[in-house]
This record gives sequence, C-alpha cells and structure tokens, in this order.
Amino acid sequence: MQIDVKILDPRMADRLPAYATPGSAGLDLRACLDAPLTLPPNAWQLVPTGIALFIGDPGYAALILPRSGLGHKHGIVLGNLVGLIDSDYQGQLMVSAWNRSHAAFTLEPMERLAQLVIVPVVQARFNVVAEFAATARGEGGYGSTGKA
Ligand SMILES: O=c1ccn([C@H]2C[C@H](O)[C@@H](COP(=O)(O)OP(=O)(O)OP(=O)(O)O)O2)c(=O)[nH]1
Ligand SMILES: [Mg+2]
Repeated sequence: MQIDVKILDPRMADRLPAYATPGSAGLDLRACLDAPLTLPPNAWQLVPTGIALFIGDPGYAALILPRSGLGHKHGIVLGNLVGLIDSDYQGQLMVSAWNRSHAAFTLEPMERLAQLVIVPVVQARFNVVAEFAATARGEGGYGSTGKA
C-alpha cells in the first residue's frame, strides 16, 4: 500500500522510514532532535520524528512500538507503552520516549528511536442485546480453564 508522507524537517528527506529487510514488519522512526537529549532515570519526553503520515483509510492504523535493543538493553521504551496513529491523523508523528532504567540515557539527533507498524483495523458497530448466544466458555475467565 502507499501512504502520503510530509517531510517536516529537511534532514528527514534522505532518511525516510524504510523496511530494513524484505521481511521487516517495522519502519524505524528517528529522533529528529537539534541536540543530544539526555533522559535521566524514569524521565520521559515527547520526541519529534520530523515527518507526518496520512494513512487516510479507516481500514488501517499505525502502531508505534519500542525497538527491542533499546528497550531491553537501555530501558528506552514508550511513555504511552504503545502509540496508536489514527488513519485521519495528519500531524507530526511523536514518540514518547521513557527511560524506565536506573541509568541516564542520551538520545542522539537522528538516532532510530522506535518503530512503526501498519496494521489492518476493523471499525465495529454495536448491536445491543439482552442475552448472548451460548458458548462453552460463557462468562468464565481469568484461569477458569485450569492450569495444566
Ligand atoms: O505515540 C503516539 C500516539 C499518538 N500520536 C498521535 C496520532 C494519534 O492519532 C493522535 C491521538 O492519539 P490518541 O488517540 O492515542 O491520544 P488521545 O490522548 O486519545 O488524544 P485525542 O484526544 O487527540 O484522540 O496522536 C502520536 O503522534 N504518537
Ligand atoms: Mg484518542
């Protein structure tokens, strides 16, 4: 599929998100910063990416996810845990960078900070009923099927 993109910071012109390998699901997003940004332990900050996407089709959305290496090795994850980009959003993609570790971490300008995944979406309509059709599970949850 094709998605319209705006380059909001000229430095992004030759750094547009790209799939690193033919099988990649994620597109890396960069920290479009003018200077290094140090996040003390347990600090978070909204980081611009320098680009805007317009997905345009309500049958799709984008998710912003942490990068595994940064998250596991340095504790740099997302302040909102997962970012959800609506198909009608046209503003700059922003990444809430959260340093959940006990050590300060410095983000360098243009460093790959997080990743974006395009996903299909179903918009549901609700049908109000008094009773649901019976199922084997019914209202059972939270371990109701046993341990083994
Ligand atoms: O990590 C994120 C999460 C969201 N957004 C943008 C795109 C999204 O479409 C919009 C709104 O996000 P969301 O609906 O999750 O936030 P909200 O707090 O419910 O704001 P709103 O009232 O604008 O819907 O903000 C980002 O740029 N980065
Ligand atoms: Mg919202």
